[in-house]
Amino acid sequence: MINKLIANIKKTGAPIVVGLDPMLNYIPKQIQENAYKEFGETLEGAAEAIWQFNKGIVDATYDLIPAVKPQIAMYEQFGLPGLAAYKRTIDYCKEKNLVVIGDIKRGDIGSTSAAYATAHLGKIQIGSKTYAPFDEDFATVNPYLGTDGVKPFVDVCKEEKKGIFVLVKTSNPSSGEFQDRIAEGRPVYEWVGEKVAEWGADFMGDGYSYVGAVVGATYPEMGKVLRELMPKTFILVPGYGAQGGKGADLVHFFNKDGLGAIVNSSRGIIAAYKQEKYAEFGEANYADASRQAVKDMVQDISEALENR
Ligand SMILES: O=C(O)c1cc(=O)[nH]c(=O)n1[C@@H]1O[C@H](COP(=O)(O)O)[C@@H](O)[C@H]1O
Repeated sequence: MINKLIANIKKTGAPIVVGLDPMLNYIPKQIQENAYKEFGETLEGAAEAIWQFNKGIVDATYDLIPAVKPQIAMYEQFGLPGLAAYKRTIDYCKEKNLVVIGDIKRGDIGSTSAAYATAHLGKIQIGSKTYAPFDEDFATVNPYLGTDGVKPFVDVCKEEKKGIFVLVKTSNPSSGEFQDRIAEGRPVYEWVGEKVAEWGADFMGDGYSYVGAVVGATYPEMGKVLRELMPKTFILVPGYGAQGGKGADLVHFFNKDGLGAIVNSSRGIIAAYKQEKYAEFGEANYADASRQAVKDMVQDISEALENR
């Protein structure tokens, strides 16, 4: 899957991911009303609305982008119908040849991590039948429990030729509380980054490992250090747009080959029509606003990379 991710990035010239993180307050009234007419003001109605909203965005952007990242919490908040919409979104994006990064941020003791890995990246045997329950291409993994919490994901990835992105330095304001602590002379995120490189060292695709890292756009200096520490690790970079990250902050996340990083924007793309800049599109044309926001994001990053 790292090969497909790289191929899709090269094809589109867009090292970006659209974060499919739907919230009801981003969903145009008309889509909500239609869904509630059919399913009532219920969890099913909300799930239908988020699915229709997602489909509009995917249809308007899939030819410009290599990958999407649905964040499972945004679906889970609508219970089982929400999870069904999550799965429907994954399947639809895969039909459109997009790489799907399931943002699930799991990680537990070994046996439990193995079950999470089966659910999201692997297959489950039931009698004589085999099923791939969620079947994302990549998943995000929380490494706080250490190697035995991460290894089951790596094992399933090796079987299925899939990948993970492990949280190394997160984009949020409090991420330094633990991640920046100095342990034996170095910040904890460096120790984690080094481990990520080690976990992925024997599992390589087109010059990059199947085991990637997550490093927030909001910490560009740390991104620079981590880029050097993990030269063959693909970095998923959230924090662009709504959290303040800009193209100029991102240049050090990329290797000299122009690869090695993929930048996520969720609200900045899917709720673009709510921004002043894209207001002219109006609510009904929310997906066209998202398409324009994708083009603007790609241009911002490309210009920053050209000028570095
Ligand atoms: O793993 C992630 O994707 C992630 C890690 C991180 O450090 N920061 C971060 O914002 N994310 C996710 O990236 C997305 C950011 O959303 P926006 O701020 O709307 O672009 C959300 O789905 C977050 O859960």
